[in-house]
Amino acid sequence: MIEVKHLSKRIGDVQALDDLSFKALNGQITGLLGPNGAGKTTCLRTLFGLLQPDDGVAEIDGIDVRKDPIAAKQQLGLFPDPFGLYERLTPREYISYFAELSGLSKAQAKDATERAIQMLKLDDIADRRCKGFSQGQRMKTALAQAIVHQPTNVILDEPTRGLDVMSTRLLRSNLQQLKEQGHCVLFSSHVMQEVAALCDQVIVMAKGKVVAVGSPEKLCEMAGETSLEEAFIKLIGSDEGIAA
Ligand SMILES: Nc1ncnc2c1ncn2[C@@H]1O[C@H](COP(=O)(O)OP(=O)(O)OP(=O)(O)O)[C@@H](O)[C@H]1O
Repeated sequence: MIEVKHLSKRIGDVQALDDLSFKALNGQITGLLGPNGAGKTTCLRTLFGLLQPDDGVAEIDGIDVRKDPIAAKQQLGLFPDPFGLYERLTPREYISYFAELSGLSKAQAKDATERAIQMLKLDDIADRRCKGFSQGQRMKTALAQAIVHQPTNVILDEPTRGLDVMSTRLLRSNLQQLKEQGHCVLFSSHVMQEVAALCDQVIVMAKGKVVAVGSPEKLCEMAGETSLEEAFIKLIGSDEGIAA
């Protein structure tokens, strides 16, 4: 489970997070939905311990990220930009490298890597260098790296950005699989269709604050609209920075 409580973060002149609180539960896909500049990336970076909040607490399975970053990160997988893989490594080398970075021994990392390769059906490309990989192959390698240490929680910042339709579909089905296995999946997006298709719970954010929380259906009901896009615009009071 991921929980943020009263998070605030000022960056320069901007109040990027403003008393932000929400929970993302295990066995659910939670979407952080907000227009450009809403604070989604800042929130996810804070959860991963890459940014220190000015105020408030970020917890992974009840562990305060600021107080015990190593223990928190052991229960957290971060989906990296699939376009930034190390080209000279094979997926097996790449995944195993991150498994060891997460604290596993060499032998444990080897087993964990094999398990991730099986889960994401990477066998046929596991020993080829990443250079020249298709988008789908990159995406699967990146996701395998995020889950190799079997974290309860996985966070993804705009995971489908730049992916083609096939890779996007593949990623969606992988996220569904993680949910079915009981993981807590939290991802940021401003793509309405994606959020409507995937999420059990949507946290609508604007200007660093939570504006509304609920299932896509519930948000439509709250706003008195039939489409999530219309509901979202009504809830945040603007249509700036939204993708359909
Ligand atoms: N390093 C930085 N320097 C200056 N301002 C920043 C920095 N990082 C974030 N901000 C500001 O903080 C606010 C929140 O940014 P953030 O990237 O978290 O939004 P976002 O919801 O992820 O947006 P997007 O959908 O466009 O990626 C924005 O106004 C942004 O300009």
